[in-house]
Amino acid sequence: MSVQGDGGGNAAKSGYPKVYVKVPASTANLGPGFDALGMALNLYEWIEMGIADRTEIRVYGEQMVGVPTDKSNLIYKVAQLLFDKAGVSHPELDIAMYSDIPLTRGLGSSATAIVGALVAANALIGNKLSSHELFQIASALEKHPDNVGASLFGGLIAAFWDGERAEHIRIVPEDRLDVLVAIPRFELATEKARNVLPVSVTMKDAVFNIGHSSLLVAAFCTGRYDMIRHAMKDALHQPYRAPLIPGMTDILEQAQQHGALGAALSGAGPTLLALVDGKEGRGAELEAFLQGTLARHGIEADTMWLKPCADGAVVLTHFDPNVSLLDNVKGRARV
Ligand SMILES: Nc1ncnc2c1ncn2[C@@H]1O[C@H](COP(=O)(O)OP(=O)(O)OP(=O)(O)O)[C@@H](O)[C@H]1O
Ligand SMILES: N[C@@H](CCO)C(=O)O
Repeated sequence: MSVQGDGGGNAAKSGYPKVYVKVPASTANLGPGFDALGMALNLYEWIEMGIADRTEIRVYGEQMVGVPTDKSNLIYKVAQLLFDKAGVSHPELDIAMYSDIPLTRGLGSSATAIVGALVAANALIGNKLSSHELFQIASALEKHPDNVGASLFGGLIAAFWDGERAEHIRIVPEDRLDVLVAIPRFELATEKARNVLPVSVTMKDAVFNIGHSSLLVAAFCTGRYDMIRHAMKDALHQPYRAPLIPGMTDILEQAQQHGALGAALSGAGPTLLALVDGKEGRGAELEAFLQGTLARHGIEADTMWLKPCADGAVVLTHFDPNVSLLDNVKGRARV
């Protein structure tokens, strides 16, 4: 039932179509937008899915090491959930996945997998569910709508999930916005980072975040990127998570002095994210500051320059079903 590597194994039933989906990573909790503001990033996971006689799950790429290749795999389980909701039965699936998104680092890998599985399974059965219905299912699974909304719809998402219903509005950031991420070389599971949060917060902190979050959304809507420096502050999760990420407090306090519009913990961490106006041209200084600060605290990290991704999960029609997903992604598809 499992293969890891370059194999092109395929147990899909002949005559049944395969679908291919490309899903962007995301950063959640953008600044003050805890559980509410997410942004899609141009770092991706690709998923291949087909109906089969027996289940086979293939994972490709170094980011997928350790991901289960049996029916406990998240993508398999989410696909089955979608089939149940749609009233159809396809218990055996042929699935392959390749991802450039590091797991458990705060770049939304679990949301990407959930959204990718929903979009692929839905496409396999003729898109019986609407994207709004997929958003409801994804939000209920992830328990917050910001990562899943960004991966599903793309752009910057302002959203809520009240336990029963999720709603969102998508904003597309301007081209000049660059995103620098520093990805520490250690994992931090969302569950662990959530367990350090308080059960209740003060009215003062709640008001602080409402004001800053409102200003941040307004800044994006109006192109007032100068306001990001005032808006990117949080009192609801970052202070509590700081002890889990040595160097984080210095980065959040000083990134603006090194050319960032603002900085934040990405998702539940440990990745740190800085928003940059590409026109300002101080990227090298900021990158050195992030790396140097983490190194001073004994943290090895990889930096990456990303862009907001305007598109959410998309079904690809140009992949060749006769070659492996890896070859399709790497552009090595044979004719
Ligand atoms: N393609 C995938 N297939 C199966 N499971 C996956 C896949 N991608 C992620 N996962 C699961 O999701 C877990 C990571 O989820 P977690 O919420 O802890 O971190 P994250 O989503 O990367 O970060 P954050 O939610 O803070 O942005 C992995 O350990 C793995 O179990
Ligand atoms: N909003 C979530 C993002 C991680 O999935 C959290 O911070 O716990």
